[in-house]
Amino acid sequence: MKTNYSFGRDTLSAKDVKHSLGLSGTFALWLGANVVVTTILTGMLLVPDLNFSIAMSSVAIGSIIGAIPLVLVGLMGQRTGLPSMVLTRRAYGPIGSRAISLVNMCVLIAWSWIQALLAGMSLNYAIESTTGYSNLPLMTILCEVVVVLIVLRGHIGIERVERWAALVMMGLAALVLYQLNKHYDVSMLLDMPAENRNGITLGIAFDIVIATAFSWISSSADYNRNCKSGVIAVWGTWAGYVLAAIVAMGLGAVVSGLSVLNGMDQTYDPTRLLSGFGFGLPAALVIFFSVMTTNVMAVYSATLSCMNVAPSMTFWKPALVIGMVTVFGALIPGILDQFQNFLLIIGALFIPAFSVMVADYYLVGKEGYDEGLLTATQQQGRSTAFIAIGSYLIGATLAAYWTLLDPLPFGASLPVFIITGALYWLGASVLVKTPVESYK
Ligand SMILES: Nc1ccnc(=O)[nH]1
Repeated sequence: MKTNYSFGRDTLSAKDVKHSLGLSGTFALWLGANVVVTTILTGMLLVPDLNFSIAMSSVAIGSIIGAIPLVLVGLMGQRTGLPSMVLTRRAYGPIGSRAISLVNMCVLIAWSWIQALLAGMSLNYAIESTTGYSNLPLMTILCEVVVVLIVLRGHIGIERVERWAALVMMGLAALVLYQLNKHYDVSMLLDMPAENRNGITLGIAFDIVIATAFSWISSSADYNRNCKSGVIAVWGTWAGYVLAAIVAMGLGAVVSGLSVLNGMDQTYDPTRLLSGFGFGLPAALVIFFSVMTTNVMAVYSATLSCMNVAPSMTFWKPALVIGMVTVFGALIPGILDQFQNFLLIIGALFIPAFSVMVADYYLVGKEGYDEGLLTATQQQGRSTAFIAIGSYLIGATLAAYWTLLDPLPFGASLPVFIITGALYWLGASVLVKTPVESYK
């Protein structure tokens, strides 16, 4: 069959990893990832339910802590050269890993739908305000087609785009903040009273801030396996992620707070809000770029997840099929209304899943984390799959209980992460007697 060389030829194998990402590239990638309209929306949910300074403190503290597991899984990718979903094969075995990969693929596609729709709204606004022409479905499809074209070029294409797009976006975000501050008294936000609108308590706020960081874990090794060194993977990711969370959630919190102070409706469309202040165009562009940089990462990771389920696939085929699904799925009506529930559900699903994986590699042992994972039909290293799946189920149940039935004052994310990891570690240390070959 004819191979088209303009397509990326990314594989799951560590042998094909080129270590193309230096510190600035890694930083730009994670900044570009997390400065995105959905993270801005998360910031909007926090104010006015919480006082502005409390909201921003929970963003900073939650992101600094939440990024730690993200960094740890990214470092596993850098050290092994393997993508995130391949790494799950060690603790969960090949079948458990397939199940996780399918869920991950669906979640990434859902992110992409939500974000493509919001990007479409922004592009539509930008075009309508300059030319008068409006066509939301067309703009949504156009945005996602650009995303798919970038993804088809593989991780090298993504890394190239992220660098300049992250720069443009930060410039535009600074402009939007500058304009906001010029036209409104932003310091009034500090004295604004808290008011319950979205049912957000401090615990829930902390939870969704941490869940946002965790939501990236399932992709972190996919990109960080290309980092030049472990130090770059750790610091580039951590700094880029945390700065992005503060900028994006901060932007959302400011916009939401100002809209309340000025008696406007809170809306899910930040462009509409900002256009109420008279500068929707730069805001629309921030949103547009933010989605481009994030959706390429979501669609690329969904492709690698799919390849982990069916490893014989050539990269461009799942990329194209998933791309088409993300182009048209964005047109499903009503998806935005489910956003807050979606955040809580992925928190409950993913936090215990990756807690097990982090405990397995960093506490139980590095044995089995190698290229053999790609071909082994049985679990490599210790046979821990049943303990992994058991701990996961307990963790997910606790997460659901503490999220839906009996919310904890400090949120479910952290306790679930710690309890699940500890259960797995205990189980694997006590119950599994495989002789330990230390990995050095
Ligand atoms: N984990 C993610 C957070 C926000 N957007 C995404 O596409 N993915």
